[in-house]
Amino acid sequence: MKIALIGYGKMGQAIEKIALDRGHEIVSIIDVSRDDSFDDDSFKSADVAIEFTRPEAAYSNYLKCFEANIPVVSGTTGWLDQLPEIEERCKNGEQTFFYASNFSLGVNIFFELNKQLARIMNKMSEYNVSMEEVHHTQKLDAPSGTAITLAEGIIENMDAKSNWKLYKEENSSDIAIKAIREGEVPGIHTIKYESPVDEIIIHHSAKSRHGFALGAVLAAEFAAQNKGFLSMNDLLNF
Ligand SMILES: NC(=O)C1=CN([C@@H]2O[C@H](COP(=O)(O)OP(=O)(O)OC[C@H]3O[C@@H](n4cnc5c(N)ncnc54)[C@H](OP(=O)(O)O)[C@@H]3O)[C@@H](O)[C@H]2O)C=CC1
Ligand SMILES: O=C(O)C1=N[C@H](C(=O)O)C[C@H](O)C1
Repeated sequence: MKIALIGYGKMGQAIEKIALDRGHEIVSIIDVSRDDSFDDDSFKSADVAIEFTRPEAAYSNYLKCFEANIPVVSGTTGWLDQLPEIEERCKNGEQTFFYASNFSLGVNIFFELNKQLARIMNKMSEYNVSMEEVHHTQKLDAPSGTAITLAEGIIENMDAKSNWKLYKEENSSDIAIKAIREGEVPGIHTIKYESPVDEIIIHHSAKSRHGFALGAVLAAEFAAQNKGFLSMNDLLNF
């Protein structure tokens, strides 16, 4: 499969290694620090583009892929205000777009566990739910895309919760998400239910970026064969 990489930072480089190991070809690398462009024939020859850049760059990159009719796998977080427009462009399989706030298999299992726990806790009014995410200091967005997906999973399943917010103070009816930036942490997400007598905690910690990058390449293989707006639920059949 011919892959175009858009963004050649920490994730772009991790994805390149795994894609090559799986027998794919990288035909174009578009990044601030490189000369390849969306106008090149090499970019237009790609079967799929994988985009990991920064929140404010992502949407216009997706449109450039759509102009060339190239399916996009998107890992960039922090741009979701524009998601409805992308979904619209994918109606009737006109364009193909695969988005995940987190491509790792472990986190996607954790997403399901989170929803199941929220369903159980729905009737347990003595417990208050809160969340913490920890990432490396270069991360631009807060809270993480993964934390937002986790909060949405709780909101879907708990009648008492309808919003999330970045943690500032205790005693809010919203789900408070504390975002911590330290060192080189690849990504840690923790959900805590606390009552006056105990705590229930579920926790996912990534040991490296390998799981995110492998999931993105698997998603690219899937997006090259399927049409429309795609997600990890389509890939994993959860
Ligand atoms: N969904 C998932 O599983 C995961 C998502 N992410 C998300 O992916 C994104 C990228 O993460 P990461 O690789 O760690 O970030 P990095 O900063 O390491 O890499 C991003 C790269 O994109 C480049 N870039 C910036 N603007 C553009 C543009 N307009 N076109 C092309 N390239 C551009 C940057 O250049 P420069 O440095 O010069 O700006 C940089 O080289 C983040 O939003 C992060 O949250 C990360 C891990 C997993
Ligand atoms: O920026 C990162 O590094 C990560 N971003 C994603 C997010 O915002 O959830 C996924 C992962 O946690 C790493």
